[in-house]
Amino acid sequence: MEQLKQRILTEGRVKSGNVLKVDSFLNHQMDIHLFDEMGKAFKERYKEDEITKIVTIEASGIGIACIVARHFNVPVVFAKKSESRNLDGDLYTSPIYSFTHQKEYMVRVSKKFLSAEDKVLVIDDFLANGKALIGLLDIIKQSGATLVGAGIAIEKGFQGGGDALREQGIRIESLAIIDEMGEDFIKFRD
Ligand SMILES: O=P(O)(O)OC[C@H]1O[C@H](OP(=O)(O)OP(=O)(O)O)[C@H](O)[C@@H]1O
Ligand SMILES: O=c1[nH]c(=O)c2nc[nH]c2[nH]1
Repeated sequence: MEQLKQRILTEGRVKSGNVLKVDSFLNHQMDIHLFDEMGKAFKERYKEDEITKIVTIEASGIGIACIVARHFNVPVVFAKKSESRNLDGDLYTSPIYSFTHQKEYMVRVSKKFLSAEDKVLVIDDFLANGKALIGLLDIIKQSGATLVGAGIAIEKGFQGGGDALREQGIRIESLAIIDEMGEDFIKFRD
């Protein structure tokens, strides 16, 4: 998606540890007009698939998922990273190692909100090593729902998580795939 790539080039900053900082428009301050364009792009790619639910993971996936969901007119369910008195009943759980927090979370989704009747699209802001996506796929599998695929804003292709999952037959649509990046350059996959 050209508009997203331009924003990455003009506002993105490459930090140590393979971190791309895009907090001015993606995951701290959020550009809702850009998110709306992403929603259109994902809808175009998944328009034949009769999605019934969008699944994401807190925190950074939630904003994008909500605006994307407007284009599919379906609810968003997000996997929670912490225990809460507000989270009751039976849960699907899966361990996920967080890329930026550098720790493992047992993430949870209430069984009330995901079932075998659902056709699920996973939405997230980043795909790097694939840990978040693998954990969400595990939860979707536990629920018996059908996984249609994933929609990712920025995939850091050089970390390999996306391609490993594609090799397993998972459909992943990423709007910008970075194959290489350094302090003063970012190279996108064609
Ligand atoms: O493919 P991976 O290596 O799993 O990386 C991708 C994940 O990393 C980020 O979450 P993170 O937990 O780092 O931060 P957040 O709390 O801001 O969502 C991002 O939002 C994705 O969920
Ligand atoms: O802001 C972010 N930058 C990144 O490079 C990244 N990788 C996973 N999750 C990420 N979030």
